[in-house]
Amino acid sequence: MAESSKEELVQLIKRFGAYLTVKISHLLPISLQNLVRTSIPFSACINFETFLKFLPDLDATNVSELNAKASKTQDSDLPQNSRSFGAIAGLAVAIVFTWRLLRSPSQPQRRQPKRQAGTPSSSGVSTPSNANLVPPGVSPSLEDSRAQNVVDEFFQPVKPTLGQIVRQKLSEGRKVTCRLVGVILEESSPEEIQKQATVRSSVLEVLLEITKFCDLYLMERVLDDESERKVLQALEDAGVFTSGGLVKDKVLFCSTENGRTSFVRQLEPDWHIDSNPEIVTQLARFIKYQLHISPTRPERTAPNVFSAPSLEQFFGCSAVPVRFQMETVCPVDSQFGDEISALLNPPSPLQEYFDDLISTRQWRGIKVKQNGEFGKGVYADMDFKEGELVLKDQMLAGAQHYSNKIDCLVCSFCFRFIGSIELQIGRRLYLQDIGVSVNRGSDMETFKHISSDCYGTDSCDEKYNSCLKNFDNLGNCASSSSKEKFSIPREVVESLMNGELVLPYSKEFSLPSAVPCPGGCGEAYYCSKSCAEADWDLFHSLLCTGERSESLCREALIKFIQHANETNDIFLLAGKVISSTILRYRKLKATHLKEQKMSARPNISDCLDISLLLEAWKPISMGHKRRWWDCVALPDDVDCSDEAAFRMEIRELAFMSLQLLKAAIFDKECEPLFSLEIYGHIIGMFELNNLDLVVASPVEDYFLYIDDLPYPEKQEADKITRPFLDALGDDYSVCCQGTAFFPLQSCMNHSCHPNAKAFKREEDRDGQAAIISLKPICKGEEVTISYVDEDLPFEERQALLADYGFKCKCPKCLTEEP
Ligand SMILES: C[S@@+](CC[C@H](N)C(=O)[O-])C[C@H]1O[C@@H](n2cnc3c(N)ncnc32)[C@H](O)[C@@H]1O
Repeated sequence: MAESSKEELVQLIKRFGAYLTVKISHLLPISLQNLVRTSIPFSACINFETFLKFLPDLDATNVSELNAKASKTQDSDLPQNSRSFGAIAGLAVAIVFTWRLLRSPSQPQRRQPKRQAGTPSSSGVSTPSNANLVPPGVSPSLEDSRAQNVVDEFFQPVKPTLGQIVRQKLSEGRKVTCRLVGVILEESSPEEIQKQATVRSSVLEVLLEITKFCDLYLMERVLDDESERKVLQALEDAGVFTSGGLVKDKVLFCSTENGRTSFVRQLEPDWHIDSNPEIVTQLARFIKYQLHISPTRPERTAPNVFSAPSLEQFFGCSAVPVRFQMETVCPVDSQFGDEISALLNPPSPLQEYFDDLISTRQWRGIKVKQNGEFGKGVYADMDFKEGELVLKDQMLAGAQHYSNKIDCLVCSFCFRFIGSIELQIGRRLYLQDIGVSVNRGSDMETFKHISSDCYGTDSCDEKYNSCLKNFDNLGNCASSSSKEKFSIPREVVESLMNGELVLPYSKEFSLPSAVPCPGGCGEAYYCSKSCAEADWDLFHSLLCTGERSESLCREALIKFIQHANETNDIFLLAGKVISSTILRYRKLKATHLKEQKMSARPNISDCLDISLLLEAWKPISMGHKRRWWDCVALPDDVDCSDEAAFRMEIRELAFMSLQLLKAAIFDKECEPLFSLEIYGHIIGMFELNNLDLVVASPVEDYFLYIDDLPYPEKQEADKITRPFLDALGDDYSVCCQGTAFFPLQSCMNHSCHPNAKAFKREEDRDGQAAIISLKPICKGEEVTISYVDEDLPFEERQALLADYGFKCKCPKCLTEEP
């Protein structure tokens, strides 16, 4: 690719960053206010209120009282791994680049909440130094250029013709119906047509392209026969009939607007194009896609309704920037059309799959059944009392948000907190220290003094007592203001991380030791060997950037991860789904080959075996899906006239991510998985089904525990812990946040008056989804949850639910509908 187009591409990615659509959790306003994901919110019993109450008390603490004899600390019994400075240093180094990417001054907000007004719509995404991302033992420059070559190979953009663009934009739809007034004709009402009819010259090119491969019907309400004649004459004069694509019989006339609706419903097109908002709204439930032509930006009424100021602008012929006419065409899509449709068609019978899933998980109490109206639904298979656990669902694929990785260290497979309280606090402070320029004043000197004492002694008790002595001296500065951020000297932070400094009572909150990734990437850590192995087998072996990675090209993989981190980390989850499908396919194939050998049948070849691929893909095929760029809601800061460009941009963004993934983990036998159609549907599936992944932080419990201690233990412990609490700041214990697809929970339909909700109880300390009944549920009743905050006013709820592609008609909505 020429240098200038590369630069253009980079600029393009930078702009994409600003467009990423997100949903914000309404239910965890404190901890999740920066959570920007496309998922149904999760409630959690995280006691923020208690802590908020407790903060002012801390401010008021008279530090001079903190002179009582310190209680004896718990002897350190930290697990070996968290004590290993080497491992911790490696972990810290691995995460340093994360911090840099996130917190460097040039780093803009990567995503914006979907419905947050006034957020900046565009800012440049800085491209970080690749050196930070190159695995150990690899020369950064050489590896980087090799990776660039691999990536460049996939970026030979083909300039598509207008026909290709039109076809792609119409999502390969074959039947199109279109109104004439306000779309094809200059005239804007049937009354005007009585006087004259003129075809808009700018629309002709697109119109003729549509007629080339679509069955096009034009229609209009006319007031008399003369109008009909004028319209046909105008179309003839414009050459619409001479191209051979359109015949006069396909221009339909009616005398009422309802007549047009009937035409459309009878013809059942893939697309209907109209300029009347009422008709568009009426048809939204019946027609797959509609394009509403409106000079002003209309409210989006449904996700299957697009809008543009003109037909030609929708296809990027005039208003859409020239670069979108250079849209890349994904060759896999055209090569594997049949395989892709097979993958996107949910296999039947659905029920058998879900019955098996429920029984293998030894769960009882629910059933997944086809719900006539809304697809699948979850039904109670026993009576539930109020507040009972209805379902505990293990995710099919989930990921911690990239931005959350600096706040907490969790198992990359089950998302439990790992290491120790000290490691969680120390790591956070360490990263904070690297990323934030702290005003190091005299406090720093005092801390230095403390740390040298702490380091200078051998016994833990001695260290602890020595620290206490010095923390006594710190009393005044530690309590001066809760708002002020305190810096803790690096040595103290390191001693927290390497287990040399043990905080009082932390033993009460012991966490599993951090097991590093067996592939040597230094990025993934686990709570146990079994989690490490399970992750390796199911996802990570192909996505690991370490030396033992089984990916095709580690450099391309690093680029894929980097691109996702800079744009939208949902791509990492899509990568996980593709990786797990490939790994499942390989296992199925190996079993198949083994069986063949035993039965002495001829060997199956190395080429794609679609039945095995369908089997491997089955868990994903069950999820309700639509294409990401079609179903994602238009962010508020994107003007309606830019909708077509916006949708094309995110499609391009996904295409770029897919090419990077393809360069990294391509498998010829699973080639259809690398089609943009599949990639778009995977991300669309996340958009429509995912649940917030939330795991409460033990650091919060720890500080609450200290606060609840009786006198004088509380004051003594406070002396040690307070500086850390102050240094951590207001968001001292951020929970693990991410997004995940859950196979059973994702079958639950929405109600604004639900009988269940996703709710993390005190004991739910991993990434599994927990669904609790909100009222008694009888056997046979449908289990519903609310996808949005059900206390919002009717209009706001409906607007949010439009993102999920439906208008809610629950009893509450029917009562509240104006
Ligand atoms: C998380 S899925 C729920 C399971 C889904 N019915 C299925 O077949 O997989 C969300 C999708 O279900 C449909 N849906 C859920 N609740 C609905 C409701 N109250 N009214 C209409 N459609 C609903 C919508 O298509 C929505 O995008």
